[in-house]
Amino acid sequence: MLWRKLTVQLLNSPDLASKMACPVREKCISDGKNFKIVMVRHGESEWNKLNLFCGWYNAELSDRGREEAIKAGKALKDANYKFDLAYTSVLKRANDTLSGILKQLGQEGIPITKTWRLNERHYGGLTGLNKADTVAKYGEEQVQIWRRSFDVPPPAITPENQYYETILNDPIYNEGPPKDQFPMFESLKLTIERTLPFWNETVVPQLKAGKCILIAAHGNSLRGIVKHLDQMSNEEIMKLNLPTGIPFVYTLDANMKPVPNGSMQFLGDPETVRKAMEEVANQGKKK
Ligand SMILES: O=C(O)[C@@H](COP(=O)(O)O)OP(=O)(O)O
Repeated sequence: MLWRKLTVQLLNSPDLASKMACPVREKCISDGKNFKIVMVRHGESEWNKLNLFCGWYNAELSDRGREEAIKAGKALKDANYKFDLAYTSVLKRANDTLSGILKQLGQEGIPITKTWRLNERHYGGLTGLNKADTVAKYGEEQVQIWRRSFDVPPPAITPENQYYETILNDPIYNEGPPKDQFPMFESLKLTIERTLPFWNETVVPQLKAGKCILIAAHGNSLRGIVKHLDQMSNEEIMKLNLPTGIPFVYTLDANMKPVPNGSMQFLGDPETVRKAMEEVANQGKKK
């Protein structure tokens, strides 16, 4: 479908970017036929700033990340969004982005559900490594496969990794996943396998009940949801890099499929969105 192609071609085409990234100036309300949902990748984290593979490590937002959250909140306020509830991962960078946005909106009191199912994909043995150094060691092609392929996982994290114990014993994982199912690595496919049940069993019923929902999550957990919604192929999803801190809106029909032009409408100016996507793609290139 054309709109699906537009999504994956966006990076290389400022014209397409301007079509897709037009600001949405309407309230997030269900008209009984269509349903809107807003999603946002967290603002820049300290580890994004240092260009480190982060995954399930609980990195803080950087100053720029906090500013991105404020800007996202202002954009949603300008567009008159009033949320009923929000979902986020158990990771601080997504939680703090959500808080920053809701503060700007004056909507801090809405119910917030945190779940590990919206976490970033587990980057396994790459956790803590510098992305550009990893390119220098293994080559751009291999790093691109680890970062963007659908079903090739990174190597497993082992006790030798300095973040192994910190992640495994982090109290944020007390509520799940169970220790015997705790991931040691995740491909995008594996990430989707634990994110989609949450989408289908928790998010979709609330959407259908007419709730206005905000999800603050991560580059790859959101890529999984986008792949599902836009029915993107395993090849198409490889080209999608989500920018930090720029909210995007989906307008879905009764079957939870995007209506025409209802796919990934960014609340940001097209050139900023294009540059921010390019910046993420470039993290996997040589220094
Ligand atoms: O884990 C990480 O390093 C980044 C994504 O990295 P890439 O897949 O873009 O390399 O996750 P996020 O910052 O969204 O939590």
